[in-house]
Amino acid sequence: MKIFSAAQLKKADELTIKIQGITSTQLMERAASLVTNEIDKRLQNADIAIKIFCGIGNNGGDGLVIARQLIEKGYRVKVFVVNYSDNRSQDFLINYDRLKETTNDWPEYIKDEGDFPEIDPNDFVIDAIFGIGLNRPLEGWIGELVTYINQSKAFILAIDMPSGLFSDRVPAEKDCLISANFTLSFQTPKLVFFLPQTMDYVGDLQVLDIGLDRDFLSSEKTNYELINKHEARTLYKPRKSNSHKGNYGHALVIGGSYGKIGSVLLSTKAALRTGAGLVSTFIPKCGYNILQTALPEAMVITDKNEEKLTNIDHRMDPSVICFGMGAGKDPKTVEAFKELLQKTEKPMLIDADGLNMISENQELLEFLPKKSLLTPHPKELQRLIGDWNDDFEKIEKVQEFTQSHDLVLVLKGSHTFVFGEGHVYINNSGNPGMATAGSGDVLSGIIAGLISQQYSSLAAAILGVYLHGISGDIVAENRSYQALISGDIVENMGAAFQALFAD
Ligand SMILES: NC(=O)C1=CN([C@@H]2O[C@H](COP(=O)(O)OP(=O)(O)OC[C@H]3O[C@@H](n4cnc5c(N)ncnc54)[C@H](O)[C@@H]3O)[C@@H](O)[C@H]2O)[C@@H](O)CC1
Ligand SMILES: [K+]
Repeated sequence: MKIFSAAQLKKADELTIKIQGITSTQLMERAASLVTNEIDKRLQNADIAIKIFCGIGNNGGDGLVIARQLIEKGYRVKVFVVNYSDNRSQDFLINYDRLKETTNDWPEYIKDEGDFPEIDPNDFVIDAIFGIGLNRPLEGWIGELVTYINQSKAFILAIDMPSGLFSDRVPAEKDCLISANFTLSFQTPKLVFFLPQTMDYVGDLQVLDIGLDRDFLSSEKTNYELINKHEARTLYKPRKSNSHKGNYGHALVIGGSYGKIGSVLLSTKAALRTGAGLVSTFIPKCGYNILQTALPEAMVITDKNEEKLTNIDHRMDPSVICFGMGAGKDPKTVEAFKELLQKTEKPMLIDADGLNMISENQELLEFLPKKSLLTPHPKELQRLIGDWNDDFEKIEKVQEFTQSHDLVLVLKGSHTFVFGEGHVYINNSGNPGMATAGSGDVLSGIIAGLISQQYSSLAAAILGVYLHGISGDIVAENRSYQALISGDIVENMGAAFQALFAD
């Protein structure tokens, strides 16, 4: 699903009105009734006090329509107009009059702290104060109102966006914003819903298709895309019945050191479970028995050194090399890595200590084969490209870095971001249980397994990250977040593939 900017959404809005021959008031009615239906579906006519805080722009207009529709359905609704200016939007005014025709319980105006209403923890609060039109921080009593609403402990549903959250920048630490339990957003999600600094304000997210012009939505260019099942499924390559293991490539996993052979084992297993035709490992001698015993499906070649990698003389022609897990950073290993980079032409996947070696020896960057993949977590990224001021600057820096070196970069996090060819793909699968030892090693193996089956680096990264997340979700459902271990993610790869095609 494409992620658009506020300006693009405004454009979509205007175009839709023109092409569909409707008024903006009708579009607002359509959008708001989708919200009303969602609320009605969940509340099931429960006798709950619903308090709707409406701004005076179109987000507030949405709030007024929702109020009218809920009242018509018999709900107990109280509307508060957050009167921060006299500049009311046209659709606000129209819907204000319509609301007054529906109920005798007219909206109350909030003009300063003295007007703040009582909010009970059992109330259902709807935040329709600001949406994508917010262009400066909430100041004075509006900021205090937002803090007051948050402190009420009532359930907060944000319309389109939590008020105070900008669509194109990160708020300052002192800024006030609604911390929603649930956000119902119109047409497309907003980028800030997925950034580590702002995602917590959104709560659970649902995007409502308000029927904006299809042609515009599909032809309008954006650098950001959210990856759900639909997008992942389009990347999947089915297997031909007339095929053999040679059709699915050969992944070579290189890494490990004394005490860290498990990481190579996890990656190797993951590459096999993802469908690589053949998987080999190159490890220090101490890992030989471990690998051969735990995973008879893999071939094992060893370094001359017992405990670390010193000379990676693999003499193979693998489809992809996955390097770095558990490798350590011994100077001899760095030297061996450099030689490996110099003699490898196909894209490589570099993870963990491989990334740290590059960070500490930046000259290695120039030897990286084109379209190679780096899979850092935020700390590893920071060591690689330096610090950033906020998430937007981070995205910009990673874009610059990946484009100047012709790389694909997988930035791991609760929403993993894949950067490649100037685009950013935001993964929407996975769960907090996956923050566990070895989860990254499994991801590397999955991506390598896909590359070996002739997926491009970028497609392998996007699909691999998605499948990894889905597998984790399947485990968490059966085992809880706490009990999830990374080996489980490997074991459930089969179910993850099946889930791609289950409705
Ligand atoms: N596709 C769309 O774009 C649709 C938009 N709709 C609603 O319209 C919203 C956007 O409406 P608006 O553009 O009127 O904007 P908002 O209602 O978000 O904000 C209202 C106005 O407040 C002013 N303002 C911004 N920051 C302020 C601050 N800190 N203090 C005081 N005033 C401030 C701005 O001039 C802004 O235009 C969306 O979020 C959505 O809820 C829906 O009605 C359906 C269709
Ligand atoms: K809002």
